[in-house]
Amino acid sequence: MRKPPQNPHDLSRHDLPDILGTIDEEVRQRFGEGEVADYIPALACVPKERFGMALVTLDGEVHAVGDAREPFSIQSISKVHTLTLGLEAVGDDLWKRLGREPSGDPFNSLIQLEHEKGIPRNPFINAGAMVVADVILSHYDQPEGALLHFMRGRSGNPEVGRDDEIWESERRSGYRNVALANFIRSFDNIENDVDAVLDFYYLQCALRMNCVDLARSAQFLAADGRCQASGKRVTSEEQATRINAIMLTCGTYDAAGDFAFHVGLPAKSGVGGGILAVVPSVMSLCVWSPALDEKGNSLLGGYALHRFTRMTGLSVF
Ligand SMILES: NC(=O)CC[C@H](N)C(=O)O
Repeated sequence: MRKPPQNPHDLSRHDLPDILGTIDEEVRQRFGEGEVADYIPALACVPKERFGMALVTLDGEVHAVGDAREPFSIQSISKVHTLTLGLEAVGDDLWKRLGREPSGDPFNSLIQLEHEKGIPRNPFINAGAMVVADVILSHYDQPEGALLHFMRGRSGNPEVGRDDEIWESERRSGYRNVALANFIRSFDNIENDVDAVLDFYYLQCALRMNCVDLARSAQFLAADGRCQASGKRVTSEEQATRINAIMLTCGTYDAAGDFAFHVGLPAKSGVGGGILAVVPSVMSLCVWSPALDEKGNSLLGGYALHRFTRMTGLSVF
């Protein structure tokens, strides 16, 4: 008789520590591949040979391997958290100023903005995150405090804060971001002072967190918008579903198709080498390895997530 199909969501089936251990070994054999981001000078100094991976199940069990507790620059991963704050602030009105389509272009591209009249394609490219930052600046009395409070609360780590060196480095070298913000302002899709929007944007990018912090910070996305530990609602079920959808289609920039093909999870990458991912109704996870592929996603982080979904059957497809 044929065995009934196994339910991949039944975590007791998986030996998670063994799976993470195998992935860690495989990844370490490939150290050296990829290049660290050097367009932000302070990021160029991060050693390549690091790999960490952490996952948090819905009941709060944490599994971690390698350098999962070493803090790194979260960069664009923060776009998930600011999108959540922006949606909490203005709800669906956010979509009057922002699209929800993959851009198919690099994360810092200016090209579509001219034809599309300053409406960024999605919240996960730099232009889109700047519009979200503008919404947050208009809505919260203390926007920086609100962001830090959210990150510390969601991760459970009161020490989450700004890496001053990265922040300064990006402020000094962010010519492309200055151009993007001014260009959007010229279409009246930024309301606040451009420098204030950029400072907030650089702050969110310069936050230092580790894989465990980040996996915890996205637990509400795996749990229909609720914080599992406190039972408190972070966002509505509908918004959590939508944020996951945008992560799947836009979270890895012009590699989103390839990422769905190889990994099959909602995910958001950052040029610091982190990738945050969600298995809806099962777990949130984060990988980190600083060397990137040509699209700006962590090369070995992407490989680790690919191996993880293949070994566990936990892709959404
Ligand atoms: N993809 C990223 O992580 C980009 C974020 C980076 N701070 C930038 O603005 O260029």
